[in-house]
Amino acid sequence: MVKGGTSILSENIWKDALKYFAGGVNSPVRAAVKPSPFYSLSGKGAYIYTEDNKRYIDYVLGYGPLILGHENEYVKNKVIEQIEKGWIFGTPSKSEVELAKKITSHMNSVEKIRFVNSGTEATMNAIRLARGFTKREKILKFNGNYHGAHDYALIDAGSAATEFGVPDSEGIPKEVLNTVVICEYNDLNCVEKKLKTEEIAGVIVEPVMGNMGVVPPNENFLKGLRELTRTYNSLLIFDEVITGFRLSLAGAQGYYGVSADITTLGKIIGGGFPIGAIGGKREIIDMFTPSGKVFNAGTFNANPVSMTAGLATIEVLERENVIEKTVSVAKSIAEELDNIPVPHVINRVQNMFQIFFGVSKVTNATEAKKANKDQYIKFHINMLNNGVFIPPSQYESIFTSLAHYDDYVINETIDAIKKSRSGI
Ligand SMILES: Cc1ncc(COP(=O)(O)O)c(C=O)c1O
Ligand SMILES: NCC(=O)CCC(=O)O
Repeated sequence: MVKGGTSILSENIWKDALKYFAGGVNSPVRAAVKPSPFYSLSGKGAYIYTEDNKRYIDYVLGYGPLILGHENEYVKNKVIEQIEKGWIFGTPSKSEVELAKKITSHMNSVEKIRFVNSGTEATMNAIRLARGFTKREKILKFNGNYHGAHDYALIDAGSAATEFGVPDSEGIPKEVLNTVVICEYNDLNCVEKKLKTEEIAGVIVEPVMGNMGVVPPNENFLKGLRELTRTYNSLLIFDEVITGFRLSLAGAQGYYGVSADITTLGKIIGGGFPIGAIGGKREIIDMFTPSGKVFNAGTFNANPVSMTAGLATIEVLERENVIEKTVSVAKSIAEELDNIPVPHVINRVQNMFQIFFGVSKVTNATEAKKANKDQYIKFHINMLNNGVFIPPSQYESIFTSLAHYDDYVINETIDAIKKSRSGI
């Protein structure tokens, strides 16, 4: 097994992939790995192993779900047990009730849930629900917030939408664009003005921005959103697809002490299998079909494998002080990054963080875009060459997992950072 370096076999697969997939991939951020993506073969703990027999310490972690690291034994065994019994029934299964009980026990504002298959579906349905509930049409979102890949979210979106220079996607009807109102993150004045002058069904927000790098909310931002949405009878939607069960067991809401009307979840609650969820107050979630008239359905909704993996993951989070451990790793790594002798700023909230070169503060998407992306990419490549996989894009977050809570992994990472800082 070799640490980092070039990847001949992956390069051959990549040549084939370019023939079959737009840009060679099935989700754009994967094409951002330079000079070309490596092809993963397996994962164990903090490590990814590639088709080329290379090993990387993984700080991408499937873009968030793997808070326990790769192939956690407990989760794996529960999933195998489930698979031996079957994996889709087209009927309810007990696992969905167990996962719902678990999530609602941790998140006060979530009394009822609808399970779907991705964060994208979660926010799409949350928006539909807010419109159905308030009988209003407009949605307020923030510049650089990413809520997945559907029409109502791809306006001034972060993540790959910014990385590839298309924060407004082509193919979205004007009528849809006109229903989305944009403010800069952390700008409560803008939110108040829009809520006052437009009939807004809901304000959707990443409570910590994780899709423009990491951008924390200012001290009063989330509380301010809570108050303003109440005043103007609009719903507050927290998109906790990244932050749910990451910042705390009660998500960003627990961490900041602000509760939402609707919460979207994904990533961690599926333990690495496809999932999304819309949660909220009973009277809001009850508007979904069949008890209400806001339509949602799905062949794979609440599929037992994702339910089982999610439940097992949350059990480990509860039992093993996982969040505390991931935060302690994140602190050590962020401190070492801070020693890089090139002007930069590091934004970190708990176990998610990112470095921005060439700027002294990043409090919103406009400031994030001023960071020196070229320096970030050089750093990313240097890190890969030294055996560490951090996000290939400035506009993603570095994550830590339970498996990184290991002196050997931490020291190896620190060593890689030291070797990677020249030439950026
Ligand atoms: C905050 C947020 N919301 C929604 C999504 C979309 O989730 P998915 O990729 O599962 O559709 C993401 C994905 O990264 C996200 O970070
Ligand atoms: N922050 C954006 C994502 O996590 C998306 C991952 C993907 O589309 O592969």
